[in-house]
Amino acid sequence: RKKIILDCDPGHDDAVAMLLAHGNPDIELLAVTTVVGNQTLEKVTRNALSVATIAGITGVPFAAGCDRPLVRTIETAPSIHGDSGMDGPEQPESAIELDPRHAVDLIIETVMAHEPGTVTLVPTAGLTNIAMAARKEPRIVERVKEVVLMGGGYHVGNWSAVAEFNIIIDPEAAHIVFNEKWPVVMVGLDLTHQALATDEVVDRIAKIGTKPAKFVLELMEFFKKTYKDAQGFDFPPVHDPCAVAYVIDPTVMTTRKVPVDVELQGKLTLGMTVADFRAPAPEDCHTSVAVDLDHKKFWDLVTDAIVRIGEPT
Ligand SMILES: Nc1ccc([C@@H]2N[C@H](CO)[C@@H](O)[C@H]2O)cc1
Ligand SMILES: [Ca+2]
Repeated sequence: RKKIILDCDPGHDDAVAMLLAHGNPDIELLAVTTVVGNQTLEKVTRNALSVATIAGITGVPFAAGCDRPLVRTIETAPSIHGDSGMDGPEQPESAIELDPRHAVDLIIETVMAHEPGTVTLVPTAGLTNIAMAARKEPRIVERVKEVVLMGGGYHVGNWSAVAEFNIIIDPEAAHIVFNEKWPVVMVGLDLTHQALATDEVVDRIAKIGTKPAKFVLELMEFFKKTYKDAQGFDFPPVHDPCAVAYVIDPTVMTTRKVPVDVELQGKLTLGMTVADFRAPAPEDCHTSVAVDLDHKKFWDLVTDAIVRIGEPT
């Protein structure tokens, strides 16, 4: 099984990423950590525990992390995720206790406790926790198998003309993560805008008929409305589970090895993930970007995971 740490900011699509990681038999979810992003740390952490309750995730440590970016001020996304950060479904009270450790310490301790090259970091939010972990314990950089992150875009932006939300809310953290020497797979908007929750997909989820499936339907209903109002999409792109899907089965998408770096100076380009496709990637290039999604294979993974979760409560 593939061991992962999911660092997230639930978030409608983060919630689906959690369900996919929990429901898929090839994934061992070692820890879930939260970070400020779609909403405040307190809200996204509450949301993560709600999802754990609905999905019946037990025996997995959940820890809260940084409540603001490294340098800049907090910017949340209520226009897409609502005031709670996961508007739409009723939110169950959660009985799950948070791990007392800071997320950065849980990430470090988890990576250092497992064999080198066996733990994959899957950030689906701003990269503040990941950057802090690499600075606090530099040994995790060579020990982590790879960082498979939802964020960025080599030709697409959504929070500015050229920058994606997870990167631009903490560009300094992103710069750190992309410049450490661990392998980074950037599952950016170029890819995730293909992961549309179409009517056909929603119908498939509806047919599952369980409470977790109903929860996902209510998430998608809200996400569809805000994505239409805020970005003019007919169907919402479910970004975050794409990163988990890649860890499960890398053939679910194509990737290209290419140097990527994060813009920190630009007035118009702050937070842009700049991919240099001009020449063949150098041998020691440690970054790659996701290009084409196998839509059917992806949604098969997601619906299969929801089916496997069954009716935990
Ligand atoms: N408009 C918008 C803003 C933020 C997000 C969140 N950030 C990433 C996509 O930009 C995902 O992780 C998602 O949770 C999605 C849409
Ligand atoms: Ca997210």
